[in-house]
Amino acid sequence: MLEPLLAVKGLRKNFGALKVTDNVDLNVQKGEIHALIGPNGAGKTTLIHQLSGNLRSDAGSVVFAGQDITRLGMAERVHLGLARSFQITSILDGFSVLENVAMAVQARSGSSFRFFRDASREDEINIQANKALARVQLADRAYRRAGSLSHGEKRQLEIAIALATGARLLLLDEPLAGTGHEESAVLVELMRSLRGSHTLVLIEHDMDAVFSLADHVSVLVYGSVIASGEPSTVRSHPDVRAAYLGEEEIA
Ligand SMILES: Nc1ncnc2c1ncn2[C@@H]1O[C@H](COP(=O)(O)OP(=O)(O)OP(=O)(O)O)[C@@H](O)[C@H]1O
Repeated sequence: MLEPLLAVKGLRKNFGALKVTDNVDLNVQKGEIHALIGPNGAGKTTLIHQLSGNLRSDAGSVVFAGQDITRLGMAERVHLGLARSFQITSILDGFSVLENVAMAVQARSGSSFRFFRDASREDEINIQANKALARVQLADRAYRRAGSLSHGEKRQLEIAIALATGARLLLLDEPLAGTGHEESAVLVELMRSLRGSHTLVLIEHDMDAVFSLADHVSVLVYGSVIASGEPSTVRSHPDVRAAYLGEEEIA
């Protein structure tokens, strides 16, 4: 068995007396699409926050690419290549699509926001930003105002921004939420195109998308992983079926 890119052991988060995640073990292999599913309130978003460094864990460890990152904050994790795709609210509507991505490239290169003083630096930043945009099929929107993009395109832009930070592993919290049928198909194709070159961990409620996309599915119920494995095995697991009774269709 290969060393996992992300190895989570015994992770826990309490909110007061409530154990929101409890003793979570998770292994994510390099290049895979790993879906986290579970009923509402199971602790999925909390777990993603613990992985991104947005929330400090009360117990357990997180190892990324062989390095213990449990005590590192979000910026340090991003620097190592573990990034959460930020919600649409972090897109700056008044800036162009290209500028939004260029800012992520610039942040990665470690400089402050002294905008484009050096022309060759500006070229290099824009080359990298355009590459990320091409990767998410938004190259033709580069000079549009980000605020004018459709909802689905904004989701593509979020992914471009995460890629521009140099992320090897992307954490995606419900990337398909609020998208229409066509937008969702574009995003599913985009995620599929990242498989192999990048590693994706996603929370998703759209079970058709999960089972058509994921290489590995982990099921969280009341903060604990009750099943983890290949989609077909997980889908037929009796505990998973029981957990989903009265919830989303998992048939
Ligand atoms: N900051 C907080 N303080 C107190 N309780 C919280 C906090 N954040 C989340 N919770 C509680 O933790 C539980 C798990 O929430 P979380 O959002 O992680 O679940 P989820 O699986 O992502 O749910 P959903 O699928 O509905 O988005 C819920 O009961 C929620 O009310």
